[in-house]
Amino acid sequence: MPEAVTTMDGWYCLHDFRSIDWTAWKYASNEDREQAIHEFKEMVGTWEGTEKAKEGSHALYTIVGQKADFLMMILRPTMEELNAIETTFNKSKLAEFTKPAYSYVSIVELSNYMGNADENDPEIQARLKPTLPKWNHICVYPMDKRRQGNDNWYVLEKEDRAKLMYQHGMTGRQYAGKIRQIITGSFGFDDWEWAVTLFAHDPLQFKKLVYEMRFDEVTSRYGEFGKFYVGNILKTEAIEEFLQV
Ligand code: VOV
Repeated sequence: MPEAVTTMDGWYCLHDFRSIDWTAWKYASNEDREQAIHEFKEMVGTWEGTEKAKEGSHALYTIVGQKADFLMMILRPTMEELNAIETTFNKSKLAEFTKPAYSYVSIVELSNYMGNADENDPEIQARLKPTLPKWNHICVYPMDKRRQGNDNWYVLEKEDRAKLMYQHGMTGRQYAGKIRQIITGSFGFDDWEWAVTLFAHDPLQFKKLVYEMRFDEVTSRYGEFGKFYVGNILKTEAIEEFLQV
């Protein structure tokens, strides 16, 4: 029987996508809008404090296209904290003007195909509990490894999977400095097996990387994908402008 690879798991992750009800927002009183913006900025301020203390991290992006208007990506040591954050948002004034668009629950994961990684290594710890880069663009999508007929990832021997993952890593390495990837595992947590979160300075690099990886066997034979979300960074100081009507 093929052997499962051991994983190292870090911070829990919530991708929380929301759409804004712009009509209701436009009809709201100035007072309500100001309160909503003030509360939201305060909430983001508390996240910034958590990030500074290295007790979590977050990313705030506006989403391009109709799938959502913005994304709050949150990393925290526990599932309870993720839940508390979404509930705080749900109770806030701004939430009265938003609708849930999509969410994804997962955990930062490194798979140990070489079998020699030391989880206590500070470098590994930094990857498991990362401060998310504040790069200009984000791309998020869920994925599975296929389990169909002759293309079943889960019947491959570990050493064969390791070879395919090595090839995958080599393709990815060509994008060093251009793309940062955070892989989060979601077996038992959500509808797909992983979420892929990519950060880039230039969004064209997402297209180039995702296209190039389609030719790696691990993707061409075994990759199955959900919906893609792409967006632009929403800096705290730009929140007001984004919500200006
Ligand atoms: C910058 C790009 C980049 C780089 C350098 C990179 C490297 C690596 C390495 C070295 C490893 C293995 C060890 C680990 O770290 O887990 C992985 C692991 C993984 N990857 Fe990856 N990946 C990238 C990028 C990258 C992308 C764009 C995708 C989506 C696939 C695509 O076709 O759209 C992806 C997927 C994954 C997944 C789902 C896993 C876990 C697989 C498992 O079975 O456990 N990944 N990945």
